[in-house]
Amino acid sequence: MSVEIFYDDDADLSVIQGRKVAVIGYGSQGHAHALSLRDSGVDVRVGLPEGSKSRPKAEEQGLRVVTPAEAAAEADVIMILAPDTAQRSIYTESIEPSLTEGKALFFGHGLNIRYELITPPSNVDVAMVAPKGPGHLVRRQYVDGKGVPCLIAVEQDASGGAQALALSYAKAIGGTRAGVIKTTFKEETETDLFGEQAVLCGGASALVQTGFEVLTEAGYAPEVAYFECLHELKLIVDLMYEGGIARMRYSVSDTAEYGDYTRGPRVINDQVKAEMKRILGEIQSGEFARELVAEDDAGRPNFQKFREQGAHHPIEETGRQLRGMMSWVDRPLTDTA
Ligand SMILES: NC(=O)C1=CN([C@@H]2O[C@H](COP(=O)(O)OP(=O)(O)OC[C@H]3O[C@@H](n4cnc5c(N)ncnc54)[C@H](OP(=O)(O)O)[C@@H]3O)[C@@H](O)[C@H]2O)C=CC1
Ligand SMILES: CC[C@](O)(C(C)=O)C(=O)O
Ligand SMILES: [Mg+2]
Ligand SMILES: [Mg+2]
Repeated sequence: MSVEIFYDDDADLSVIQGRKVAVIGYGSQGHAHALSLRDSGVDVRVGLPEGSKSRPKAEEQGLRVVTPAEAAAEADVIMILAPDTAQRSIYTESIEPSLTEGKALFFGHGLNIRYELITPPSNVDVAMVAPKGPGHLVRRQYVDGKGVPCLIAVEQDASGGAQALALSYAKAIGGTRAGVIKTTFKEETETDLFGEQAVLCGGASALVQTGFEVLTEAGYAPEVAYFECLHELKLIVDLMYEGGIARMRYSVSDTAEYGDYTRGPRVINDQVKAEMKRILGEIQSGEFARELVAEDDAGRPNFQKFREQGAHHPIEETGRQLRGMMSWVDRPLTDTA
């Protein structure tokens, strides 16, 4: 199966420059999209509730901020970049009333459409521009003249121009500099959730914390364990990012490479693969989405507890002290670049 990949020459920036865009939310993705759209010559306004903590930040950064309902009424492309769990009520209260024929509703992730938490009218375009990276790096890469790859998808093409519009939007935030792949809401949602749960966030965090625990419980210095299991991981992943696993294996010692082949599969073994398949099954069946929505509706009691536990893991204190000695590492996630 081959995919369609689009680059800068395949996208026409003037399409999005000819529209009025509302970015709802000014967090990780919202600030990156709004600032880069503006810097790409797009007429953009940010939609935030009156008491939102993000309002001063967006205004200081030179953006016009109105309420989500005002932004949605003014604009003809509405990109929802508030937390996934908040999107249903934002849609019902602030977007749906002014979502008239000819407008476009955009998403940065497909969860609310895939699990039918939002059902837009059939006379509007519904599309997605989903960066494959954290929002602060989406902005940093754009400012540096680079880009984070994006996925685009079209759920409804009422205008006949939804794909060109999504590609144009992706170009305005730097996505087509790196490559934009055409997919579906279903594929983006299921692979994104799987990736963040099993590999990128859940899998990687658990691997790092468990490696740190094994070394420190065996009496090794936490500082040594931190460098070994967390700090160096970035340097190893940088090599994978640049040239695949093969380049990493070329650069490490033969000793490390032999240990990789013989010990890696004992850590990530058939049991882990079976668990990954169960996790994918929960995503495909909608079980995970139902759990997420119920957790949010209940006021996030477990989420808060997990956050606390994670923040108090001994690796965090060790890391804080060590990073304090490396000024070039502790680079704040600013909201401008
Ligand atoms: N984080 C990421 O890097 C990625 C996220 N995505 C997707 O992008 C979307 C946004 O995610 P993310 O950037 O993490 O979101 P954030 O959690 O960073 O969004 C927080 C922002 O949303 C605002 N907000 C909260 N509630 C409302 C509301 N009712 N109305 C308007 N604004 C509101 C917050 O305002 P306040 O400051 O007042 O709380 C804040 O500005 C999601 O669909 C996510 O899956 C996709 C790829 C990567
Ligand atoms: C990996 C997490 C992510 O999917 C992302 C940054 O792409 C997210 O939802 O934040
Ligand atoms: Mg993602
Ligand atoms: Mg995600």
